[in-house]
Amino acid sequence: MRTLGEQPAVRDMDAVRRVCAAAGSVGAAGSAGAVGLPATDVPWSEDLQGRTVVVKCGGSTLEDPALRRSFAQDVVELWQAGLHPVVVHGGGPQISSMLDRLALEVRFEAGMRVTTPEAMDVVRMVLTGQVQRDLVGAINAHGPFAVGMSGEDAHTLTAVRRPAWVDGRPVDIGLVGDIVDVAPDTVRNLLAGGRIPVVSPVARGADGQIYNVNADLAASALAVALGADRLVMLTDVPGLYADWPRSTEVIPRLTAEALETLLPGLAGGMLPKMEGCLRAVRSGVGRVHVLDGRTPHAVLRGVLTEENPGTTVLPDEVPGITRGAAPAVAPHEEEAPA
Ligand SMILES: Nc1ncnc2c1ncn2[C@@H]1O[C@H](COP(=O)(O)OP(=O)(O)O)[C@@H](O)[C@H]1O
Ligand SMILES: CC(=O)N[C@@H](CCC(=O)OP(=O)(O)O)C(=O)O
Repeated sequence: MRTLGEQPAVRDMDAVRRVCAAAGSVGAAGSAGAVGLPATDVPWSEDLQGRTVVVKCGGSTLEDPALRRSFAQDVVELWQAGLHPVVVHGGGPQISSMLDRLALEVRFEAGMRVTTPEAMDVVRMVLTGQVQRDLVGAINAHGPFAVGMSGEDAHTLTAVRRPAWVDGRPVDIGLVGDIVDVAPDTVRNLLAGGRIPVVSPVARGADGQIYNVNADLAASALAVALGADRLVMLTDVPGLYADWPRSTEVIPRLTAEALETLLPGLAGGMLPKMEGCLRAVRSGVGRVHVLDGRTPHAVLRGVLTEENPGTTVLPDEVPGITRGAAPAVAPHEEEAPA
């Protein structure tokens, strides 16, 4: 068993086997995720040893206590298998419900919350004081692993005010920021100390303001700055629908160039999410998995099996993938969007 203070790259074969079994037990069809497969036969388990994986979990997943527990367990399993998980959490539904209770307006433009100064107080309170605390508690039910922090801490995330782009025009959405600088040392130090950082998507501005940052974009910027191997985006749908809301076909795999073509046609929360995916693979992250957070143990299946559920976004230059190719695997039918 890996213990706190050990070098994170230390390989723990028992932990790797447990991860294989857990991934297999939730229905992994890929060869690597099969139950009982000796870890020595699992090439990816070695490839990912010591690698950084940024996992973004949306507020919709974290609202459900059972899914929150399953997510927390997956993150600890990744850690025990020798990976370096970094968690960035959302909290959109939780913020909206608190705004409702306070009779403050809930409004989004192009997937971004219109954030007045009063709403910003609520965003900060709910993200760092409620959602982050609950998640840290769920992870620490397994041991003293998680340390919560805000993007404001130690200048980790610095943002500038950004508008939303609606029909090609900028629309002022208040105290919403786009990240322009990441200082990853605090996160790196926590990883080096054997901890699991849990980061809230709140950023400071060089102008002295505090900004509300979309959690997908925060995760993407952090993944790039950390030189992460993988970025995982957990959401409340099975993946990127090819023609939402008309169709329920999920695109299993696409390149950055193909995604860039699709991006202007996307709407709602999927727009910043896929913008974050594109930025990540264009800036050195090896691949991004967009996964259904409603599926128990989605993270283990996505990262540690070759099953590739959901949508995988790859850089343009990947051996075996044609540059700008249409989805490399035929889309598959999923249940209708809610
Ligand atoms: N092309 C698309 N494919 C899938 N979902 C889409 C698409 N376009 C818009 N959406 C919407 O985006 C939502 C996911 O984004 P969001 O609500 O921000 O999730 P999360 O809180 O998990 O980050 C889906 O529930 C769906 O309603
Ligand atoms: C600017 C902006 O929209 N910020 C988001 C931050 C939380 C978030 O992104 O949460 P999910 O991942 O659960 O959607 C918000 O206020 O809802």
